[in-house]
Amino acid sequence: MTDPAGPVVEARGVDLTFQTADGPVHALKGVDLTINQGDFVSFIGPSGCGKTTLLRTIAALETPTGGGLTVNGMTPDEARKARAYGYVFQAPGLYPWRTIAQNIALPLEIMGFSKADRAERVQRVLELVDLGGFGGKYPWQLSGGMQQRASIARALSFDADILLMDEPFGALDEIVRDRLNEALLDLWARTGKTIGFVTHSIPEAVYLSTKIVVMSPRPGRITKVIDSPLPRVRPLEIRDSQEFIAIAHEVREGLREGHSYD
Ligand SMILES: Nc1ncnc2c1ncn2[C@@H]1O[C@H](COP(=O)(O)OP(=O)(O)OP(=O)(O)O)[C@@H](O)[C@H]1O
Repeated sequence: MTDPAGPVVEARGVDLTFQTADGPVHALKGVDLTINQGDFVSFIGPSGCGKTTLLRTIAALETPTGGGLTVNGMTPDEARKARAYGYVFQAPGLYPWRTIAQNIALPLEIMGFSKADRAERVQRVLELVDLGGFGGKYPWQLSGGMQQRASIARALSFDADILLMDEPFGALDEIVRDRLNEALLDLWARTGKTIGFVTHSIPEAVYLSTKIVVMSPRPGRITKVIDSPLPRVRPLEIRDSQEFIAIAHEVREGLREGHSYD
């Protein structure tokens, strides 16, 4: 078990260079980062600054070419084998010929959970994302927001401590996104997961996070880490508060300092 407030992810001087036909691409340079148990960490920055690469590196889907990275005190690959991560992609990626329940059960089947255990887990995570009555539906019978909730349920089904989410709500309209942001905070409060979340949206990053990691491209690096003073329980209206606006301003300044949106 991890120490309740101890570090879950520790990155020290992480470098990652992709070798491509057009030469090397320095996707991450000198990344230092600590993510503690129960943190909600957002990664924000312009296209190509390495947000996805950093998330994939934590999840052992990419291997750093330099520096050190541990997850729960293990290598990312060991942590993956210990089922430390659930990963949510931008697209829900549900198989259309499987029901929602069967989609959620798929990783559990691959991991060898018994049929009874799978059924219990599927029902529990469906309720956690407020889709209790929808297990028998097919993905195409659900709205985009519901499909994305189903993909979050799939990532939660095997009780990973860490939920890594790569722009999960990027393709949804703002009203649905607001609702899912609220639901995600609620889920985070109820489960105590540690969450890493990639976004392009300043308000989304500020609303959700305890820690906002601002990144800059060429080479991809962290330019600023902002620890949010906002309380953990956040109604949507908090976005109109002076405190919220001040943090959003700080993020925007961080992006500007990295020459991101100029
Ligand atoms: N498998 C790969 N092979 C070669 N280059 C890659 C690979 N994956 C990413 N890159 C390059 O690494 C850099 C960082 O990419 P990454 O996708 O991490 O950025 P990002 O900040 O997530 O961008 P976006 O916001 O557009 O998703 C980019 O220049 C990208 O082209």
